[in-house]
Amino acid sequence: MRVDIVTIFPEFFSVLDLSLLGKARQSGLIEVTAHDLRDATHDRHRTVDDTPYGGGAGMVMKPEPWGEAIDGIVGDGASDALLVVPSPAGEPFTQQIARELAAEQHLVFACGRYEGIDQRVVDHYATRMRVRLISLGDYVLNGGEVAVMAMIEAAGRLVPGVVGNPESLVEESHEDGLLEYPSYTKPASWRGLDVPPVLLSGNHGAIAAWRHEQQIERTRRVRPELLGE
Ligand SMILES: COc1cc(COC(=O)c2cn[nH]c2)cc(-c2cccnc2)c1
Repeated sequence: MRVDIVTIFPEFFSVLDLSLLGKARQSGLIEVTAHDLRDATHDRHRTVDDTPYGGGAGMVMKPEPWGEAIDGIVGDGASDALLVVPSPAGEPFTQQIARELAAEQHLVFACGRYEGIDQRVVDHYATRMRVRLISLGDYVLNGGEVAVMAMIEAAGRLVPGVVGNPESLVEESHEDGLLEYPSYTKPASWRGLDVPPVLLSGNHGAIAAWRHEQQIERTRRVRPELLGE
């Protein structure tokens, strides 16, 4: 998988050299490149924003630098890459979308700042490639970088070979549409709190049943809508 990120803060993504994704990058499973949007400007101040037509507070990101930066990544014609724009106006990011992103060969992330990116950037690239506006949650960030980091981690860990033990990807929250069951490890008793006895019983059927019941109970309590309730 190839991942290109366009941002005015490319150094933000140097942290991706660490952690799980660091190994995936070294092994060539995932190739991540951050591009500085200001490299696609040509004025002395390297200007990427301007005042909004129609008035209003804040600034809007100019289309020209985005056009030059994205063309520099996908060329000037049609592309099979997927352009992802983190935005408060996007579809909610879910584990299902993480799985969809993990199946892509080439992802291009556009990190918006200020009040957003001139709409014509999305409109133009929608004629040449698939474009998805994706929201990390119902709140406003100063820029898309934090959202892109989360999306790259959520999708990257699903790319085959990135996580050592694929089994660990199966029993986790949202993988089966439910929240995950509570987990315990040694010691069996800690500050007067004991591990649920069923987990020490060795009865794998009873353990599986208890874990599923815990998933249902926790999902009903915290996220009833996931049960269609
Ligand atoms: C591309 O257009 C954007 C992108 C972002 C950064 O992303 C998020 O905030 C986000 C992504 N998931 N959830 C929130 C922010 C704005 C923005 C800022 C101020 C007022 N209105 C809009 C616009």
